[in-house]
Amino acid sequence: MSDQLFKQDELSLVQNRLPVWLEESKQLCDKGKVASYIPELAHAPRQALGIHLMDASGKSVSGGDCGLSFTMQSISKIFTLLLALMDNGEKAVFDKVGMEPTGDNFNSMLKLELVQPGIPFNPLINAGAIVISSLIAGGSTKEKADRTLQFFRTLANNDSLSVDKAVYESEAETADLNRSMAYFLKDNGVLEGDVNDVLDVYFRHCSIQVQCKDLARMALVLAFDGTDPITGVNLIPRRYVQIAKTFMVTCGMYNASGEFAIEVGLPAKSGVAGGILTMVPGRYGIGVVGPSLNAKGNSIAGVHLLETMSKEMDWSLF
Ligand SMILES: NC(=O)CC[C@H](N)C(=O)O
Repeated sequence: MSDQLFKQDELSLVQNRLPVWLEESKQLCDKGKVASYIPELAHAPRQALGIHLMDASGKSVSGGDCGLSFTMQSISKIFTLLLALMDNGEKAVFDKVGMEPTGDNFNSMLKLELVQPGIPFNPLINAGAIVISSLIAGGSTKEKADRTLQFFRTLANNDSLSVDKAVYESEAETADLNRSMAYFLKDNGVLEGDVNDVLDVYFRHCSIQVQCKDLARMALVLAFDGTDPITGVNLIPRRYVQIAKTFMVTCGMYNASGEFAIEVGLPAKSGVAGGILTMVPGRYGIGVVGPSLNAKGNSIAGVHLLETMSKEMDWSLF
């Protein structure tokens, strides 16, 4: 059997099994909670669960509430990291953020004062991602935010991606903890520039609205080492994608990354709006949404769905 035929068969198998997997995983929605610390996120449908999976030829399988629009939140941190690496190179970026998991919550600032140097542990916790936002090139806040949005549009191959204004405003109004972290980092000499301008870039990229198919296409580029396999265009240097995927394995699911690596075994990044971006390297890009979250802030049904799929399809990298 040719490799091509094998992959096609696998997608058909996923398509056939998907309704059962979705039904089983959806049972968990009741056990979780929709994020409400950003008030606008509290309106998301708690029972929703959707997925879109795309292969290198653009062939897709999708199901459930895959048509739901939601904001990327922390998933965006992967792509701002990539943009900052492309703008500044590795050395300048890793002078200001570390490479290690924290074991703490995504919005914790505990270790900022406890360890020296006082740089954030990694670019996927809020403190690290805010520093990354300060490293995005551009002559003004608007230019930095526009460049970020344009980069996301190119990766998703979707020019209509935009910032959800209601979520952006809601986050900006209630971000006392993120603001306090940013001021602390500024005082430490880690964050340069105007704190409010940097936070504006950060709130905007967290509030970029997507659907599962957009996450799947963005993930596909990472699954193929920075080249969009559908257009053949190289969008990100391979080395930077390697860095991003490693962070996804070690810190992408916050302080549940170890368990996710054992149970699912794929690089992934989640967000508090309930999205999960993941991939089967060299094969598929995957976007999932399920706004009901577990205690660690990951989509409760989304994680269960990915566990089931990865185990049944034998996708773990390990
Ligand atoms: N975990 C998340 O998705 C957090 C992102 C959110 N915008 C915040 O700063 O709190």
